[in-house]
Amino acid sequence: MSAMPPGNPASNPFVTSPTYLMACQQLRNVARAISLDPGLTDRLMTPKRSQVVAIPVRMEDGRTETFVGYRVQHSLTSGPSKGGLRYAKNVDLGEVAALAMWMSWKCGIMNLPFGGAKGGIAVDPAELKGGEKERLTRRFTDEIQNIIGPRVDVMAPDMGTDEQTMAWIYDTYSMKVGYACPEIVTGKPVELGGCVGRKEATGRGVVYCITEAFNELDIRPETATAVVQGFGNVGSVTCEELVKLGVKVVAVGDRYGSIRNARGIDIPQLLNYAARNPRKTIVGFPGAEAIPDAELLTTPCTVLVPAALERVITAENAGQLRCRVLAEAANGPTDPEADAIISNSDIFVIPDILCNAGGVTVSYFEWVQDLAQFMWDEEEVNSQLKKQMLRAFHRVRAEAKARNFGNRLAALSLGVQKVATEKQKRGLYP
Ligand SMILES: NC(=O)C1=CN([C@@H]2O[C@H](COP(=O)(O)OP(=O)(O)OC[C@H]3O[C@@H](n4cnc5c(N)ncnc54)[C@H](OP(=O)(O)O)[C@@H]3O)[C@@H](O)[C@H]2O)C=CC1
Ligand SMILES: O=C(O)CCC(=O)C(=O)O
Repeated sequence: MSAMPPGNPASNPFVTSPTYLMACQQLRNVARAISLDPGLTDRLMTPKRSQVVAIPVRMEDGRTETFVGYRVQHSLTSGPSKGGLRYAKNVDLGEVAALAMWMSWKCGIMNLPFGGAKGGIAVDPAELKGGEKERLTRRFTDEIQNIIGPRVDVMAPDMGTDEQTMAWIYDTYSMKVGYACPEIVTGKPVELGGCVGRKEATGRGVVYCITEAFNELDIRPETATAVVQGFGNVGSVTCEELVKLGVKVVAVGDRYGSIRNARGIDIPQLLNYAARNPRKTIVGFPGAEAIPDAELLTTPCTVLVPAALERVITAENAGQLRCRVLAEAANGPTDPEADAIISNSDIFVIPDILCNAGGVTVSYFEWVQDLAQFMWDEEEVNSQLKKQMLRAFHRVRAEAKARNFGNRLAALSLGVQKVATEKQKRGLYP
Protein backbone atom coordinates (compact mmCIF):
# COMPACT_ATOMS: atom_id res chain seq x y z
CA MET A 1 0.00 0.00 0.00
CA SER A 2 1.43 3.41 -0.96
CA ALA A 3 2.11 5.98 1.75
CA MET A 4 0.99 8.68 -0.67
CA PRO A 5 -2.25 10.49 0.04
CA PRO A 6 -5.13 10.34 -2.46
CA GLY A 7 -5.26 12.70 -5.44
CA ASN A 8 -2.77 13.70 -8.06
CA PRO A 9 0.64 13.98 -6.35
CA ALA A 10 1.71 16.61 -8.90
CA SER A 11 -0.98 19.00 -7.68
CA ASN A 12 -1.30 17.91 -4.04
CA PRO A 13 -0.15 20.95 -2.03
CA PHE A 14 0.94 18.93 1.02
CA VAL A 15 3.25 16.28 -0.42
CA THR A 16 6.33 18.43 -0.82
CA SER A 17 6.74 18.22 2.95
CA PRO A 18 8.62 15.18 4.30
CA THR A 19 6.81 15.69 7.61
CA TYR A 20 3.43 15.29 5.91
CA LEU A 21 4.63 12.15 4.10
CA MET A 22 5.81 10.83 7.46
CA ALA A 23 2.37 11.40 9.00
CA CYS A 24 0.77 9.63 5.98
CA GLN A 25 3.15 6.71 6.33
CA GLN A 26 2.27 6.34 10.01
CA LEU A 27 -1.42 6.44 9.15
CA ARG A 28 -1.01 3.79 6.43
CA ASN A 29 0.90 1.57 8.89
CA VAL A 30 -1.77 1.77 11.55
CA ALA A 31 -4.61 1.45 9.01
CA ARG A 32 -3.07 -1.81 7.82
CA ALA A 33 -2.56 -3.07 11.38
CA ILE A 34 -6.16 -2.40 12.47
CA SER A 35 -7.76 -3.16 9.06
CA LEU A 36 -9.23 0.32 8.68
CA ASP A 37 -11.54 0.90 5.72
CA PRO A 38 -9.36 2.21 2.82
CA GLY A 39 -11.85 4.94 1.88
CA LEU A 40 -11.84 6.24 5.42
CA THR A 41 -8.04 6.03 5.53
CA ASP A 42 -7.84 8.28 2.47
CA ARG A 43 -10.17 10.78 4.09
CA LEU A 44 -8.07 10.79 7.27
CA MET A 45 -4.99 11.49 5.19
CA THR A 46 -6.62 14.55 3.62
CA PRO A 47 -7.17 17.54 5.91
CA LYS A 48 -10.75 18.79 5.89
CA ARG A 49 -9.91 22.44 5.29
CA SER A 50 -6.76 24.51 4.79
CA GLN A 51 -6.26 28.22 4.44
CA VAL A 52 -3.13 29.96 3.14
CA VAL A 53 -2.97 33.71 3.66
CA ALA A 54 -0.73 36.62 2.79
CA ILE A 55 0.19 38.69 5.84
CA PRO A 56 1.57 42.13 4.94
CA VAL A 57 3.31 43.69 7.92
CA ARG A 58 4.72 47.16 8.39
CA MET A 59 8.27 46.61 9.63
CA GLU A 60 10.08 48.84 12.11
CA ASP A 61 12.25 50.30 9.31
CA GLY A 62 9.18 51.47 7.38
CA ARG A 63 9.17 48.69 4.72
CA THR A 64 6.19 46.41 4.18
CA GLU A 65 7.09 42.73 4.26
CA THR A 66 4.65 39.98 3.30
CA PHE A 67 4.68 36.73 5.25
CA VAL A 68 2.77 33.54 4.45
CA GLY A 69 0.52 31.98 7.07
CA TYR A 70 -1.32 28.66 7.23
CA ARG A 71 -4.16 27.19 9.21
CA VAL A 72 -5.06 23.55 8.58
CA GLN A 73 -8.08 21.90 10.18
CA HIS A 74 -7.63 18.17 9.84
CA SER A 75 -10.92 17.08 11.37
CA LEU A 76 -13.98 18.73 12.88
CA THR A 77 -15.81 15.47 13.57
CA SER A 78 -15.38 15.36 17.33
CA GLY A 79 -15.89 19.06 18.06
CA PRO A 80 -14.04 22.29 17.26
CA SER A 81 -10.58 21.71 15.83
CA LYS A 82 -7.75 22.43 18.25
CA GLY A 83 -4.04 22.98 17.96
CA GLY A 84 -1.14 25.34 18.27
CA LEU A 85 0.23 28.14 16.12
CA ARG A 86 3.90 27.88 15.13
CA TYR A 87 6.23 30.69 14.06
CA ALA A 88 9.27 29.16 12.34
CA LYS A 89 11.35 30.14 9.33
CA ASN A 90 10.76 27.00 7.25
CA VAL A 91 7.23 26.06 8.24
CA ASP A 92 5.06 25.17 5.23
CA LEU A 93 1.59 23.91 4.43
CA GLY A 94 2.55 20.22 4.50
CA GLU A 95 4.28 20.47 7.87
CA VAL A 96 1.25 22.22 9.32
CA ALA A 97 -1.03 19.52 7.82
CA ALA A 98 1.05 16.77 9.47
CA LEU A 99 0.94 18.56 12.82
CA ALA A 100 -2.84 18.98 12.43
CA MET A 101 -3.25 15.26 11.72
CA TRP A 102 -1.23 14.39 14.83
CA MET A 103 -3.47 16.73 16.87
CA SER A 104 -6.49 14.65 15.80
CA TRP A 105 -4.90 11.41 17.05
CA LYS A 106 -3.69 13.16 20.24
CA CYS A 107 -7.16 14.49 21.08
CA GLY A 108 -8.49 10.99 20.30
CA ILE A 109 -6.15 9.27 22.77
CA MET A 110 -7.02 11.82 25.46
CA ASN A 111 -10.73 11.50 24.70
CA LEU A 112 -11.11 15.25 24.23
CA PRO A 113 -14.10 16.66 22.31
CA PHE A 114 -11.86 18.22 19.64
CA GLY A 115 -10.61 17.55 16.14
CA GLY A 116 -7.04 18.38 15.18
CA ALA A 117 -5.70 21.62 13.70
CA LYS A 118 -2.43 23.52 13.49
CA GLY A 119 -1.27 26.87 12.20
CA GLY A 120 2.00 28.34 11.15
CA ILE A 121 3.67 31.47 9.83
CA ALA A 122 6.95 31.22 7.94
CA VAL A 123 8.97 33.67 10.01
CA ASP A 124 11.91 33.47 12.38
CA PRO A 125 10.46 35.05 15.55
CA ALA A 126 13.96 35.83 16.83
CA GLU A 127 14.39 38.26 13.92
CA LEU A 128 11.22 40.29 14.64
CA LYS A 129 11.73 43.67 16.28
CA GLY A 130 9.59 46.16 18.22
CA GLY A 131 5.91 45.77 17.39
CA GLU A 132 6.41 43.49 14.34
CA LYS A 133 5.33 40.28 16.08
CA GLU A 134 2.15 41.90 17.38
CA ARG A 135 1.24 43.35 13.96
CA LEU A 136 1.97 40.00 12.29
CA THR A 137 -0.22 38.13 14.78
CA ARG A 138 -3.12 40.56 14.58
CA ARG A 139 -3.12 40.59 10.76
CA PHE A 140 -2.96 36.77 10.63
CA THR A 141 -5.95 36.61 13.00
CA ASP A 142 -7.86 39.01 10.74
CA GLU A 143 -7.04 36.95 7.66
CA ILE A 144 -8.26 33.64 9.12
CA GLN A 145 -11.20 35.15 10.99
CA ASN A 146 -13.67 33.36 8.71
CA ILE A 147 -12.53 29.88 9.72
CA ILE A 148 -11.91 30.23 13.48
CA GLY A 149 -14.30 30.50 16.40
CA PRO A 150 -14.79 29.04 19.88
CA ARG A 151 -17.00 26.30 18.39
CA VAL A 152 -15.02 26.01 15.15
CA ASP A 153 -11.26 26.19 15.70
CA VAL A 154 -9.36 27.22 18.83
CA MET A 155 -5.64 28.09 18.67
CA ALA A 156 -2.92 27.73 21.35
CA PRO A 157 0.86 28.31 21.61
CA ASP A 158 3.41 26.12 19.83
CA MET A 159 7.03 26.76 18.79
CA GLY A 160 7.83 30.45 18.56
CA THR A 161 4.54 31.65 20.10
CA ASP A 162 3.50 32.17 23.71
CA GLU A 163 0.88 33.58 26.09
CA GLN A 164 1.36 37.10 24.71
CA THR A 165 0.72 35.88 21.15
CA MET A 166 -2.53 34.30 22.35
CA ALA A 167 -3.50 37.55 24.11
CA TRP A 168 -3.21 39.45 20.79
CA ILE A 169 -5.34 36.86 18.99
CA TYR A 170 -7.95 37.03 21.76
CA ASP A 171 -8.03 40.82 21.58
CA THR A 172 -8.17 40.98 17.76
CA TYR A 173 -10.97 38.41 17.59
CA SER A 174 -12.92 40.04 20.44
CA MET A 175 -12.76 43.46 18.75
CA LYS A 176 -14.23 41.90 15.58
CA VAL A 177 -17.13 40.14 17.27
CA GLY A 178 -17.81 43.01 19.66
CA TYR A 179 -17.53 41.21 22.99
CA ALA A 180 -14.78 39.61 25.10
CA CYS A 181 -14.36 36.06 23.83
CA PRO A 182 -11.62 34.35 25.89
CA GLU A 183 -12.65 30.90 24.63
CA ILE A 184 -11.26 31.75 21.14
CA VAL A 185 -7.73 30.73 22.28
CA THR A 186 -6.10 28.74 25.06
CA GLY A 187 -2.69 29.21 26.61
CA LYS A 188 -3.39 32.93 27.18
CA PRO A 189 -2.34 34.89 30.28
CA VAL A 190 -4.20 33.88 33.45
CA GLU A 191 -5.31 37.53 33.85
CA LEU A 192 -7.28 37.18 30.58
CA GLY A 193 -9.02 33.90 31.40
CA GLY A 194 -6.03 31.60 30.89
CA CYS A 195 -5.77 28.45 32.93
CA VAL A 196 -3.29 28.20 35.79
CA GLY A 197 -0.77 25.49 34.97
CA ARG A 198 -1.29 25.59 31.15
CA LYS A 199 2.20 26.96 30.55
CA GLU A 200 3.75 24.07 32.48
CA ALA A 201 1.23 21.43 31.37
CA THR A 202 3.09 19.90 28.42
CA GLY A 203 6.33 19.44 30.37
CA ARG A 204 4.46 18.12 33.41
CA GLY A 205 2.61 15.61 31.23
CA VAL A 206 5.91 14.47 29.72
CA VAL A 207 7.29 13.80 33.19
CA TYR A 208 4.14 11.95 34.34
CA CYS A 209 4.68 9.60 31.37
CA ILE A 210 8.39 9.20 32.15
CA THR A 211 7.53 8.34 35.76
CA GLU A 212 5.12 5.62 34.61
CA ALA A 213 7.73 4.23 32.21
CA PHE A 214 10.33 4.20 35.01
CA ASN A 215 7.87 2.33 37.25
CA GLU A 216 7.29 -0.27 34.56
CA LEU A 217 11.01 -0.67 33.89
CA ASP A 218 11.94 -0.64 37.58
CA ILE A 219 14.14 2.46 37.25
CA ARG A 220 14.56 4.64 40.35
CA PRO A 221 14.54 8.35 39.34
CA GLU A 222 17.46 9.16 41.69
CA THR A 223 19.64 6.80 39.64
CA ALA A 224 18.50 8.21 36.29
CA THR A 225 20.01 10.77 33.91
CA ALA A 226 18.32 12.82 31.17
CA VAL A 227 19.29 14.56 27.94
CA VAL A 228 16.90 17.23 26.63
CA GLN A 229 16.93 18.81 23.16
CA GLY A 230 15.14 22.19 23.26
CA PHE A 231 15.03 24.59 26.21
CA GLY A 232 11.88 26.52 25.31
CA ASN A 233 8.54 26.10 27.03
CA VAL A 234 8.37 22.31 26.89
CA GLY A 235 12.07 21.51 27.27
CA SER A 236 12.70 23.84 30.22
CA VAL A 237 9.64 22.74 32.20
CA THR A 238 10.52 19.09 31.51
CA CYS A 239 14.02 19.74 32.92
CA GLU A 240 12.60 21.41 36.03
CA GLU A 241 10.12 18.60 36.68
CA LEU A 242 12.77 15.92 36.11
CA VAL A 243 15.04 17.59 38.67
CA LYS A 244 12.16 17.69 41.21
CA LEU A 245 11.87 13.93 40.69
CA GLY A 246 15.58 13.45 41.45
CA VAL A 247 16.71 12.86 37.86
CA LYS A 248 20.06 14.40 36.84
CA VAL A 249 19.89 16.41 33.58
CA VAL A 250 23.32 15.84 31.99
CA ALA A 251 22.96 17.54 28.58
CA VAL A 252 20.74 20.20 27.01
CA GLY A 253 20.63 21.81 23.55
CA ASP A 254 18.92 24.67 21.77
CA ARG A 255 19.22 26.00 18.22
CA TYR A 256 22.51 27.79 19.01
CA GLY A 257 24.35 24.83 20.54
CA SER A 258 24.52 22.01 23.09
CA ILE A 259 26.07 21.69 26.56
CA ARG A 260 26.93 18.77 28.85
CA ASN A 261 27.92 18.17 32.46
CA ALA A 262 28.11 14.51 33.52
CA ARG A 263 27.64 15.56 37.19
CA GLY A 264 24.32 17.21 36.35
CA ILE A 265 23.44 20.68 35.06
CA ASP A 266 22.05 23.13 37.62
CA ILE A 267 18.68 23.77 35.95
CA PRO A 268 17.52 26.80 38.04
CA GLN A 269 20.86 28.47 37.27
CA LEU A 270 20.58 27.57 33.59
CA LEU A 271 17.08 29.08 33.47
CA ASN A 272 18.43 32.28 35.00
CA TYR A 273 21.34 32.35 32.59
CA ALA A 274 19.13 31.87 29.50
CA ALA A 275 16.58 34.46 30.69
CA ARG A 276 19.30 37.11 31.08
CA ASN A 277 20.94 36.31 27.73
CA PRO A 278 19.85 38.57 24.82
CA ARG A 279 19.42 35.52 22.51
CA LYS A 280 17.80 33.55 25.39
CA THR A 281 20.27 30.77 24.70
CA ILE A 282 21.90 28.20 26.97
CA VAL A 283 25.17 28.47 25.03
CA GLY A 284 28.07 29.75 27.11
CA PHE A 285 26.56 28.57 30.42
CA PRO A 286 29.55 28.38 32.77
CA GLY A 287 28.30 25.25 34.59
CA ALA A 288 28.74 22.92 31.58
CA GLU A 289 31.03 22.21 28.62
CA ALA A 290 30.04 22.85 24.99
CA ILE A 291 29.56 19.74 22.84
CA PRO A 292 28.86 19.35 19.11
CA ASP A 293 25.11 19.26 18.36
CA ALA A 294 25.49 15.86 16.70
CA GLU A 295 26.57 14.39 20.07
CA LEU A 296 23.58 15.63 22.04
CA LEU A 297 21.06 12.94 21.08
CA THR A 298 23.61 10.14 21.31
CA THR A 299 24.86 11.12 24.80
CA PRO A 300 24.36 8.10 27.10
CA CYS A 301 21.40 8.66 29.46
CA THR A 302 18.41 6.92 31.00
CA VAL A 303 15.86 9.14 29.26
CA LEU A 304 16.26 11.11 26.06
CA VAL A 305 13.75 13.94 25.55
CA PRO A 306 13.63 15.59 22.12
CA ALA A 307 11.65 18.79 22.82
CA ALA A 308 12.28 20.93 19.73
CA LEU A 309 11.91 19.96 16.08
CA GLU A 310 10.46 17.07 14.07
CA ARG A 311 12.56 14.41 12.26
CA VAL A 312 15.71 14.82 14.36
CA ILE A 313 16.01 11.06 14.98
CA THR A 314 16.62 9.43 11.61
CA ALA A 315 18.18 6.27 10.15
CA GLU A 316 21.53 8.03 10.57
CA ASN A 317 21.53 8.38 14.34
CA ALA A 318 18.81 5.95 15.55
CA GLY A 319 21.26 3.08 15.94
CA GLN A 320 23.52 5.27 18.08
CA LEU A 321 20.97 6.29 20.70
CA ARG A 322 22.16 5.30 24.18
CA CYS A 323 18.99 5.76 26.21
CA ARG A 324 16.59 3.34 27.91
CA VAL A 325 13.53 5.57 27.45
CA LEU A 326 12.75 7.88 24.51
CA ALA A 327 10.19 10.45 25.68
CA GLU A 328 8.96 12.36 22.61
CA ALA A 329 8.04 15.79 23.94
CA ALA A 330 8.33 17.33 20.44
CA ASN A 331 5.87 16.47 17.69
CA GLY A 332 7.25 13.98 15.18
CA PRO A 333 10.89 13.82 16.34
CA THR A 334 11.41 10.27 15.06
CA ASP A 335 11.02 9.40 11.39
CA PRO A 336 9.62 6.01 10.28
CA GLU A 337 13.05 4.59 9.27
CA ALA A 338 14.43 5.46 12.70
CA ASP A 339 11.32 4.01 14.27
CA ALA A 340 11.96 0.66 12.61
CA ILE A 341 15.53 0.63 13.97
CA ILE A 342 14.43 1.62 17.48
CA SER A 343 11.69 -1.00 17.57
CA ASN A 344 14.43 -3.65 17.26
CA SER A 345 16.23 -2.24 20.32
CA ASP A 346 15.27 -2.28 24.00
CA ILE A 347 14.39 1.43 24.00
CA PHE A 348 10.99 2.11 25.58
CA VAL A 349 9.30 4.73 23.38
CA ILE A 350 6.73 7.15 24.77
CA PRO A 351 5.29 8.38 21.46
CA ASP A 352 4.69 12.08 20.85
CA ILE A 353 0.90 11.95 20.58
CA LEU A 354 0.80 10.53 24.12
CA CYS A 355 3.92 12.10 25.65
CA ASN A 356 3.15 15.77 24.89
CA ALA A 357 -0.65 15.54 25.24
CA GLY A 358 -0.62 17.38 28.59
CA GLY A 359 -0.68 20.72 26.76
CA VAL A 360 -3.87 20.17 24.83
CA THR A 361 -5.44 18.48 27.86
CA VAL A 362 -5.04 21.60 29.98
CA SER A 363 -6.08 23.67 26.95
CA TYR A 364 -9.32 21.69 27.07
CA PHE A 365 -9.67 22.55 30.78
CA GLU A 366 -9.09 26.22 29.87
CA TRP A 367 -11.71 26.19 27.11
CA VAL A 368 -14.28 24.54 29.42
CA GLN A 369 -13.56 27.09 32.18
CA ASP A 370 -13.91 30.03 29.75
CA LEU A 371 -17.20 28.68 28.37
CA ALA A 372 -18.53 28.12 31.89
CA GLN A 373 -16.99 31.34 33.28
CA PHE A 374 -15.87 29.32 36.31
CA MET A 375 -12.15 28.99 37.03
CA TRP A 376 -10.37 26.09 38.73
CA ASP A 377 -7.38 26.33 41.06
CA GLU A 378 -3.97 24.91 40.17
CA GLU A 379 -4.35 21.90 42.46
CA GLU A 380 -7.50 20.88 40.61
CA VAL A 381 -5.86 21.45 37.20
CA ASN A 382 -2.75 19.43 38.07
CA SER A 383 -4.59 16.54 39.65
CA GLN A 384 -6.98 16.28 36.66
CA LEU A 385 -4.01 16.48 34.28
CA LYS A 386 -2.20 13.70 36.11
CA LYS A 387 -5.32 11.53 36.15
CA GLN A 388 -5.88 11.96 32.39
CA MET A 389 -2.22 11.40 31.49
CA LEU A 390 -1.94 8.22 33.57
CA ARG A 391 -5.19 6.89 32.15
CA ALA A 392 -3.97 7.50 28.58
CA PHE A 393 -0.53 6.00 29.30
CA HIS A 394 -2.04 2.79 30.64
CA ARG A 395 -4.60 2.57 27.82
CA VAL A 396 -1.74 2.76 25.33
CA ARG A 397 0.23 0.09 27.22
CA ALA A 398 -2.86 -2.16 27.39
CA GLU A 399 -3.44 -1.74 23.62
CA ALA A 400 0.24 -2.53 22.96
CA LYS A 401 0.06 -5.72 25.00
CA ALA A 402 -3.34 -6.83 23.68
CA ARG A 403 -2.39 -6.46 20.00
CA ASN A 404 1.33 -7.07 20.29
CA PHE A 405 2.05 -3.57 18.98
CA GLY A 406 4.92 -1.22 19.83
CA ASN A 407 3.88 1.84 21.85
CA ARG A 408 3.74 4.12 18.79
CA LEU A 409 1.45 1.82 16.85
CA ALA A 410 -0.69 1.33 19.96
CA ALA A 411 -1.05 5.08 20.49
CA LEU A 412 -1.87 5.67 16.81
CA SER A 413 -4.32 2.79 16.92
CA LEU A 414 -6.28 4.35 19.82
CA GLY A 415 -6.19 7.86 18.36
CA VAL A 416 -7.16 6.86 14.83
CA GLN A 417 -9.88 4.47 15.99
CA LYS A 418 -11.51 7.18 18.10
CA VAL A 419 -11.77 9.54 15.10
CA ALA A 420 -12.73 6.75 12.67
CA THR A 421 -15.50 5.41 14.93
CA GLU A 422 -17.01 8.87 15.34
CA LYS A 423 -16.94 9.43 11.59
CA GLN A 424 -18.56 6.06 10.91
CA LYS A 425 -21.25 6.56 13.55
CA ARG A 426 -22.13 10.01 12.19
CA GLY A 427 -22.87 8.40 8.84
CA LEU A 428 -20.80 9.69 5.97
CA TYR A 429 -17.28 10.98 6.53
CA PRO A 430 -17.97 14.44 7.99
N1 LIG B 1 3.96 24.46 23.78
C1 LIG B 1 3.18 23.40 23.94
O1 LIG B 1 2.28 23.39 24.78
C2 LIG B 1 3.40 22.17 23.12
C3 LIG B 1 4.49 22.01 22.31
N2 LIG B 1 4.70 20.81 21.68
C4 LIG B 1 5.87 20.60 20.86
O2 LIG B 1 7.04 20.73 21.66
C5 LIG B 1 8.13 21.20 20.86
C6 LIG B 1 8.72 22.45 21.50
O3 LIG B 1 7.70 23.44 21.59
P1 LIG B 1 7.82 24.69 22.59
O4 LIG B 1 8.68 24.32 23.73
O5 LIG B 1 6.45 25.16 22.82
O6 LIG B 1 8.56 25.74 21.66
P2 LIG B 1 9.51 26.95 22.08
O7 LIG B 1 9.52 27.86 20.92
O8 LIG B 1 9.15 27.46 23.42
O9 LIG B 1 10.94 26.24 22.22
C7 LIG B 1 11.52 25.58 21.15
C8 LIG B 1 12.91 25.15 21.56
O10 LIG B 1 13.50 24.41 20.48
C9 LIG B 1 14.77 24.96 20.21
N3 LIG B 1 15.20 24.76 18.83
C10 LIG B 1 14.79 25.38 17.71
N4 LIG B 1 15.49 24.96 16.65
C11 LIG B 1 16.37 24.06 17.13
C12 LIG B 1 17.39 23.28 16.55
N5 LIG B 1 17.63 23.36 15.24
N6 LIG B 1 18.11 22.45 17.34
C13 LIG B 1 17.88 22.38 18.67
N7 LIG B 1 16.93 23.10 19.27
C14 LIG B 1 16.19 23.92 18.52
C15 LIG B 1 14.59 26.44 20.51
O11 LIG B 1 15.86 27.05 20.62
P3 LIG B 1 15.94 28.66 20.50
O12 LIG B 1 15.17 29.20 21.64
O13 LIG B 1 17.41 28.88 20.62
O14 LIG B 1 15.36 29.02 19.17
C16 LIG B 1 13.84 26.33 21.82
O15 LIG B 1 14.72 26.01 22.87
C17 LIG B 1 7.55 21.41 19.44
O16 LIG B 1 7.73 20.23 18.71
C18 LIG B 1 6.06 21.59 19.73
O17 LIG B 1 5.27 21.27 18.61
C19 LIG B 1 3.84 19.77 21.82
C20 LIG B 1 2.73 19.89 22.59
C21 LIG B 1 2.37 21.12 23.24
O1 LIG C 1 -3.00 23.27 23.50
C1 LIG C 1 -3.38 23.08 22.36
O2 LIG C 1 -4.49 23.35 21.95
C2 LIG C 1 -2.46 22.46 21.33
C3 LIG C 1 -1.06 22.23 21.75
C4 LIG C 1 -0.29 21.75 20.54
O3 LIG C 1 -0.14 22.47 19.58
C5 LIG C 1 0.21 20.39 20.49
O4 LIG C 1 -0.18 19.56 21.33
O5 LIG C 1 1.01 20.08 19.59
